[in-house]
Amino acid sequence: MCGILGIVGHNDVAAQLYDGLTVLQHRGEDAAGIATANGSKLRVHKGNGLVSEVFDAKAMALLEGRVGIGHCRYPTAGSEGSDEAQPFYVNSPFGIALAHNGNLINTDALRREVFEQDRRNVNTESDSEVLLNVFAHELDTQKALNPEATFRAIEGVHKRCVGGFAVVATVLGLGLVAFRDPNGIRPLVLGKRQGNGQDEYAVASESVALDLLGFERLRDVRPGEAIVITPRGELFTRQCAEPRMHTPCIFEYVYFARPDSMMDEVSVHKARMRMGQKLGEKILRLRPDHDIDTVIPIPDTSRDAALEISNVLGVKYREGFIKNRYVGRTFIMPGQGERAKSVRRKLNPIPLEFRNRVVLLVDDSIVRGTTSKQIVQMARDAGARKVYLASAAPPVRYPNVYGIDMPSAEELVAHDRTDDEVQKLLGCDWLIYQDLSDLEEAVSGPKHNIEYFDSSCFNGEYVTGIEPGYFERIKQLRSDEAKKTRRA
Ligand SMILES: O=P(O)(O)OC[C@H]1O[C@H](OP(=O)(O)OP(=O)(O)O)[C@H](O)[C@@H]1O
Ligand SMILES: NC(=O)CC[C@H](N)C(=O)O
Ligand SMILES: [Mg+2]
Repeated sequence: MCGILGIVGHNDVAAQLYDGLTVLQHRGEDAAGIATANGSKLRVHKGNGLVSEVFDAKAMALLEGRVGIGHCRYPTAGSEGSDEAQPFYVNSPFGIALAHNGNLINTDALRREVFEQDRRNVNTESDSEVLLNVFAHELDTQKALNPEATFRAIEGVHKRCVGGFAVVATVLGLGLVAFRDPNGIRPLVLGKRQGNGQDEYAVASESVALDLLGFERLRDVRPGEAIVITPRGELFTRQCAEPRMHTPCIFEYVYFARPDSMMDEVSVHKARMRMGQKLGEKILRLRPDHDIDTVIPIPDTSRDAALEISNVLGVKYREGFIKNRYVGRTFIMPGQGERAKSVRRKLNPIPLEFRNRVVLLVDDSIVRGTTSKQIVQMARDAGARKVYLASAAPPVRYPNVYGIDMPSAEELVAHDRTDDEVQKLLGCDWLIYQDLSDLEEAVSGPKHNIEYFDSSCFNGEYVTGIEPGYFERIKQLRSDEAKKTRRA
């Protein structure tokens, strides 16, 4: 679930892109990059690591220009190598750099098409490089370089690319370009501010980046909409794909996004609180005479939900696990070995919050079960009398193909298992999951801001349709086993 950011300012934007990427860091910790456009020069600096590791003063000084884009990566296609860090660059037509959050599901066919029909070379296994080459080809077929021609090119991209995608690009001689997939699966938000008497704009995966940089959040980019912003601060927008059902990814609200972001007019923080309320009510319905002494969150993401569960149950909320802030998010790490080791390094119990108590541990989601299995054991070792586990999301049973790296159903602890079987596997005394209808209501909120969701990892329904054999193929390419073999 990468983070993307694009800015058009009245002076150099690299430092602001850097700052913005630091608050999108939770969306991808594997690689980072920035591209800036300055007159006839497009400069790109990228590499593996956190934003703070990839850039030094020398690299920043070279990133001149008032138009720029940034990216932090969590791979869902290709490898974790530095050659697949983003933004990607092509020199023709004009010089384009592009950064992408999401995942294309027709990459193989597109790759062939790009080579055979468009006569373009894609040098990596990245779907994003394929997407860039499709855009470049479509722009090349236009007679002029202006917003109108760019929108026609993006119409062409929508006709060819299938999947989840939010994109920022900079085209030399044009400015900043941004667009979102026709179902609005991946998020993208637009902001504006004044700088030196000029309108300045930014587009970002999450509104928290706009807040930090002093941009006012104008609105979300609409599904299928495209935006062009010239270096002078002129904004052009156009619907470039047939309207389809708007189905934002529900997992953004469960886990990916920061709680201080607004996405598609929904506060992530409030959505998580409502998840907690609903789950608390379900616990009371199923066990009105429960014996829970304490509610304990599994930090970080489950805190909002856990606090509300404790309020609904009328039971104490306690921080029982201390998180080592120098260890990254485990779920977005590329390999299972690394993920498993990191949980213990990351979380350590405070024994007095467990000794002789019946504890309800709360997590936002249980995906591979890596975290919860170890946490349950840690709670027992710390002296808990009974360990219950609540998940603010329903069982994750199906692969995600739109930008979350869950390619193989067999790796999901709840795939093909009953709740009882999962409970046994995780070793807890009671396991309780949120119902999907409750989760969807919790995110949609009292104003019903979102009607439909991409909830595919919970219900196996894929809004774009999936070609036969696709799941088998991504499993072969991207399962933990396949990644291990590739690295060896
Ligand atoms: O069942 P699993 O495969 O372990 O995946 C789910 C866990 O991973 C995530 O935590 P993560 O450590 O990535 O980030 P967080 O600190 O934001 O909670 C998520 O919040 C769950 O705790
Ligand atoms: N998580 C993402 O958005 C990934 C973007 C792209 N598919 C990549 O692997 O680089
Ligand atoms: Mg977590």
